[in-house]
Amino acid sequence: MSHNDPPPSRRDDQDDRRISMLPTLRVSTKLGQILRIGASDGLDTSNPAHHVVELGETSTKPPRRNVPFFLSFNDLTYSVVTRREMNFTTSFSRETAAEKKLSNSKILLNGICGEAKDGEILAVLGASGSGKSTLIDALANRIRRESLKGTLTLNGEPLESRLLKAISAYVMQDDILYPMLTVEETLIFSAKFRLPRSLSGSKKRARVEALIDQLGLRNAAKTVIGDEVHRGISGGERRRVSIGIDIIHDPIILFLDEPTSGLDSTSAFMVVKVLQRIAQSGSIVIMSVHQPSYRILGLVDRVLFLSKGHTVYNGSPLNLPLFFSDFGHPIPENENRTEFALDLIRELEGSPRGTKSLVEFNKSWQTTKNSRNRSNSKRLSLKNAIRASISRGKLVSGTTSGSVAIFANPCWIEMMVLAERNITNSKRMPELFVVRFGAVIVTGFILATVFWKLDNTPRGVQERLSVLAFAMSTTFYTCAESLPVFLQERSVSFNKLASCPNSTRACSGLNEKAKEATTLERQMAQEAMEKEKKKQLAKDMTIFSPT
Ligand SMILES: Nc1ncnc2c1ncn2[C@@H]1O[C@H](COP(=O)(O)OP(=O)(O)OP(=O)(O)O)[C@@H](O)[C@H]1O
Repeated sequence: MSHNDPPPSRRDDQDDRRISMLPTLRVSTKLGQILRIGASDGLDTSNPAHHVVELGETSTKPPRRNVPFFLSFNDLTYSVVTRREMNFTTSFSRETAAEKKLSNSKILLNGICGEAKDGEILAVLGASGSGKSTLIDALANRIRRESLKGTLTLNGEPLESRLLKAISAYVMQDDILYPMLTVEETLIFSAKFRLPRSLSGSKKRARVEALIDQLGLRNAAKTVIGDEVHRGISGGERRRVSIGIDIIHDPIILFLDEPTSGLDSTSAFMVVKVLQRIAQSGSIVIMSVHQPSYRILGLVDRVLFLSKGHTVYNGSPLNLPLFFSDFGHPIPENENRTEFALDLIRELEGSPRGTKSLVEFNKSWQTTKNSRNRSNSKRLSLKNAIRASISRGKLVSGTTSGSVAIFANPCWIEMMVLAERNITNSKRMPELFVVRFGAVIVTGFILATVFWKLDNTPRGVQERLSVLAFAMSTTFYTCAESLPVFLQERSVSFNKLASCPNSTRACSGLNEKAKEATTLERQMAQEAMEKEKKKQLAKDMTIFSPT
């Protein structure tokens, strides 16, 4: 802690005490032991990094190891073409297509550089609209690569999108959870769905138990998730369950978009504490965060401040006082560093020159600092680093022979797991089940009366076709509601399999499909939104149309 940090408040003390009161977490079964992957490669598995670190104050930090992963991104630039309003002048202007495209494009990320190591948390900070989510999406390969310029390397080697998908996980801001399932059941269903069936049930269970400990959810393991009507786990625990679902396969890189949003300071702190633990188990954690408290800042190893798509600071949070004092705006004593930085950035954004001076200063400051700190440490090649990581229990997979299936599980197993999850949830909400069942019976009854006693004339045949079309469309729209969940699960399940450092043909097929699934998911969401808009418009027209 630097002299610029305010002393911890009484509330912070209480928070710390609460955290120290959490049950002592036992060291979980090592996944390397469970899976025994990599042992055959002759890799050293004697000191696996995958273990649980206690949350309490008494916990000791795990010993620092060699750093096998080093993610670096350089000069990331991303722009989108925005639609211009059509009017008389724009329609008849003599601009060429290229000029029009240029004038319509909006730069969301402008030459962003940064790095992240395993065992560390990189936090992307900035005001609303500064480009945090866009950067996380760009790093996580969630935006089209063609429109993204710059380089993304892992251990100095270009990170192909298919490999990135295989070794990473992305935790979205919103929690989509089944309210009537317990925390343990939620994670078990996730394990059944996302881990290959070659892993036995007991190994999947062991993974879930390890995860519950790692997430600090032991006390809430048997509690239902809950919703507005049913009391369940707290908001912070919910967020940790969401994280758990996405890291069931223990990814090497974890991306999170605002994991602390909407949480009180204690819950937010505990979520980040869990992320620190995940990082210490050998992952790179990259998250966006609005305005972290100084205690959260203490858990973060690197920060990247953005302003309107530009980098205004990139480095250790400990260097913030030096950076701002070199810039001519020293951080006053007892002031929160991030708050000061964000306020100054906001102030500069409002000035006529904007943040240009700060952006330029950061570039020169980084150059001087990097030339001073440049280390010549030797890194493992990407292939060996991934192998070593798997041997320590990362990327949970049943793959031992190096061959990769397209999905973790065949479609019918996925359907069965999803159906079982749905039935378990519905059984605990009988009222919802009865209402849905009643709706189906009523629809069926109406259909039956409309198409009652059809004869064998051409008209009867036509009406039979109508019944079929009507029934099909009703079934489709009823099921379409569940499609986003299914697609989300399925697209993530693509990522779980490819613990293959070798770029095999199977691997490439797998990841192409994963890409398609993400695109499809987006398209579906867009289509659903458009449909909703059209419906609303039609409704409005009905209301306002003269009768
Ligand atoms: N497809 C798009 N077309 C046009 N503008 C976009 C598009 N996507 C994002 N933007 C704009 O880019 C800017 C950055 O958006 P982004 O969501 O990354 O910000 P953010 O820092 O994550 O904000 P918040 O903290 O509010 O989530 C915003 O001004 C947003 O309106």
